[in-house]
Formats: sequence, structure tokens, C-alpha cells
Amino acid sequence: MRIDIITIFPDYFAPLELSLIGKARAAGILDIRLHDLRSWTRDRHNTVDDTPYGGGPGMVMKPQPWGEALDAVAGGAGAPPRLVLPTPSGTPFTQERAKRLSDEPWLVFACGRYEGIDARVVADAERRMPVEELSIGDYVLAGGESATLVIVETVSRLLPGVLGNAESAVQDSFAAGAMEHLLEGPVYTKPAHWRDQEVPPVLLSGDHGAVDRWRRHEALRKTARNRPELLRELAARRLHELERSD
Ligand SMILES: O=C(OCc1ccccc1)c1cn[nH]c1
Repeated sequence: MRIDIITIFPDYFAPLELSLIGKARAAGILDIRLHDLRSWTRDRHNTVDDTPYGGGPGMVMKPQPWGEALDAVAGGAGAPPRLVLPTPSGTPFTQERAKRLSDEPWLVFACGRYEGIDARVVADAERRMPVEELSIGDYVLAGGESATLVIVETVSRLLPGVLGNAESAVQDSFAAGAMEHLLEGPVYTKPAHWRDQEVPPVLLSGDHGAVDRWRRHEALRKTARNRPELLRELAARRLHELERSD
């Protein structure tokens, strides 16, 4: 997968040199390229923002640098990339959407700042590539860089060869299967006895059926406590399946 990131803070993405993603880049699984938006400014001060039409607080990112940056980065011949634009006003980013993005051959991330990017940039981009405005949560960051790191990490770990079999992506909370859409319960490793706490004996019993039942019970307890709305959705899905099979 090729990933291009356009930002006024390229140094923000130094962490993508590290660990799993750094190794995947070295192995050629991931081709991540950083671009400084200011390379496409025309004035002496490399200005990327200006006051909002219609008044109001803050600044808006100017269309011209973005338009030319996207022409340069995403304008080549051949199939266009999918443009991902992290923003509080985007559609929710979920594990499901990460899986779909992990099937894309080429993603371009536009890191917005201030009050956002002039809306004509997205409208202009939509004429030649699919555009996805994504929110990683209901809060406001100073810019799209942190959100881009989150999305890139979530998507990259789903690519074949990025995770060693040690960090298997199979047991993710939101993965499909019997524990689908439930939160992960508690996990334990050696030593069996630590600071007067024991590991739950069932986990040492070797009875895999009992272990699976215990894990499902703990996952349900955790979900009921931290995300009760997920249980409602799960019940509705199960009810729908039962009615369909009647
Ligand atoms: O703050 C975010 O993105 C940065 C951003 C982009 C455009 C204008 C303001 C801020 C964000 C929050 N959840 N998901 C994304």
C-alpha cells in the first residue's frame, strides 16, 4: 500500500519510522511519503491560512496550496488514490472502515488545521478521486495529524505481513466471530502469582471449553459495564438472525 500524507508538520510523523510500521516500510509492504503543504505556497511567508468569509473566530486553510498539493501528489496518470480527510465533522472511523481502507492500493491523507480547509478543496478533489471525511471521535484536535497517525496505524496493522503472528489481529475486540462487537476481557501472563493476586484458575486448567466460556462471560461483563449500547445492538442482531431463521 502507498500512503501519502500532506501536512504543515511533517516531523509529526516521525513515529511512522518506528516499530511495526517502520519494519513494514523497510520490507516494502508500506510506501509512506510525507509532503509539506508549504511547498505549494507562493508567497514569501508560505501562508496556508486566512480569515473565514462570513466572519467568525479562527482561520481557514486556503484552497490554492491544497489544490496544487493534491494535483502534484494525487494527480498522476493511472487509478486515482482515495483521499482521507480527518475532521470532527467526518463519518465515524471504525474497525470495519479500517478493514475496507486496508484493501485500497493508495491512500492520501490531508491533515487539516485551524477551523478546517476551504470546502472547495474537497469539492474539487471529488471530481477526480473518492474522498472520505473521517472522524476518530467526538472531540476537537488542533489538527488532523494525530488522527492520521491513528488511522494509518489501525489500517497498516491489518495488512498481510505487518503484524508478526505474535500480535495476531484476529483477537481484536471488534473482530468478527463469536466475540464480535464485545470488548476484550482481562488478559494474564506469567507469573501465576503476583503481589498477592492469582491468575483465574480456569485459565490454568487446560480446559479450553471452560476457558472460552469464561472469556465470553468476562467480555460480556466488560461490555455491559463500559459499552452497554453495544449489547443492545448485539441483542438486536441476534434477534434479527433468529427471526430470519424462523
Ligand atoms: O480534530 C480532528 O481533526 C483535526 C481537524 C481537522 C479540521 C478542522 C479541525 C480539526 C478530529 C477529531 N476527531 N476526528 C478528527
